Amino acid sequence: MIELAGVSKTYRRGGDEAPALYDVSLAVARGEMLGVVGESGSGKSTLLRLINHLEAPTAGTVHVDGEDLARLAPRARRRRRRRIGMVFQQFNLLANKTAAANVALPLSLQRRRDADHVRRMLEFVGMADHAASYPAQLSGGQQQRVAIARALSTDPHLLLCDEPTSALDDHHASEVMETLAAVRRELDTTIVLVSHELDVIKSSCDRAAILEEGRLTGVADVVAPPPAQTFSSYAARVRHVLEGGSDRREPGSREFREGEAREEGAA
Ligand SMILES: Nc1ncnc2c1ncn2[C@@H]1O[C@H](COP(=O)(O)OP(=O)(O)OP(=O)(O)O)[C@@H](O)[C@H]1O
Repeated sequence: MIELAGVSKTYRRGGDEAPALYDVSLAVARGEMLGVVGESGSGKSTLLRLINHLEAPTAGTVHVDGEDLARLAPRARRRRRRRIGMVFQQFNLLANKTAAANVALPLSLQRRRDADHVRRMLEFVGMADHAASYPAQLSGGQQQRVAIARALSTDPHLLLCDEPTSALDDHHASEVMETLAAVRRELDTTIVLVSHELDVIKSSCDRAAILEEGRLTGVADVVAPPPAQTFSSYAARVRHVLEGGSDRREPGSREFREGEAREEGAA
């Protein structure tokens, strides 16, 4: 699906050079959800921009579905790029357009109108009831789900997500991750997800590429967390935690939501 071979990227501005990636080789399978983790400045966003060819590699090749976008004519490259959806940290919705109009925007850029499809996409992300709302009337998590519907409107086979949960609190972040997991599961979309938050990667990704100062220093398999323990009483849970057990519940899991609901109910 995606194959990077010996990819390096150096940004050049005037006489200055800023190296961002060195000799990265990585393959992503169709239908996979790959996380990309790394500290600020490690090259994560650059890697995403190389995959949809918003940036050209300085060395090496990037193939998507067997095609090297660098070798395509600009028009063909733009056409291929439309089949790659993008989701950003700050949602990037147009403030003066409703949720439905935002979702319809990529279609209208292709001179297409398909109100049914727009409605289906909003339904898919659980935002059909908010079709007529403006971004300022929605929570951050709701805005991000509209942004996911917008990215899906052109039926992309690949979704690139750049820190999609970083502007959200834990609750909304887990909703967005559940939405992305459903996209992968039900629409069979390959997803590359950049995040510096390991919990986010762990909640849904199959593997994670680790970037450090522009170098790929490892690829980790994500191991599904063990099922959360349930306790017959509050005292049993306290004893478990104080006697060395873990009280972690993974965001996005059923146990996490049930735990939140229990705690809200108890408050
Ligand atoms: N357009 C650009 N021009 C010049 N240098 C750039 C440009 N974009 C990124 N860089 C530099 O390339 C390096 C990698 O940046 P990149 O944005 O890919 O990292 P990142 O891991 O996504 O960081 P962050 O988590 O802070 O977004 C950094 O040193 C950055 O300053």
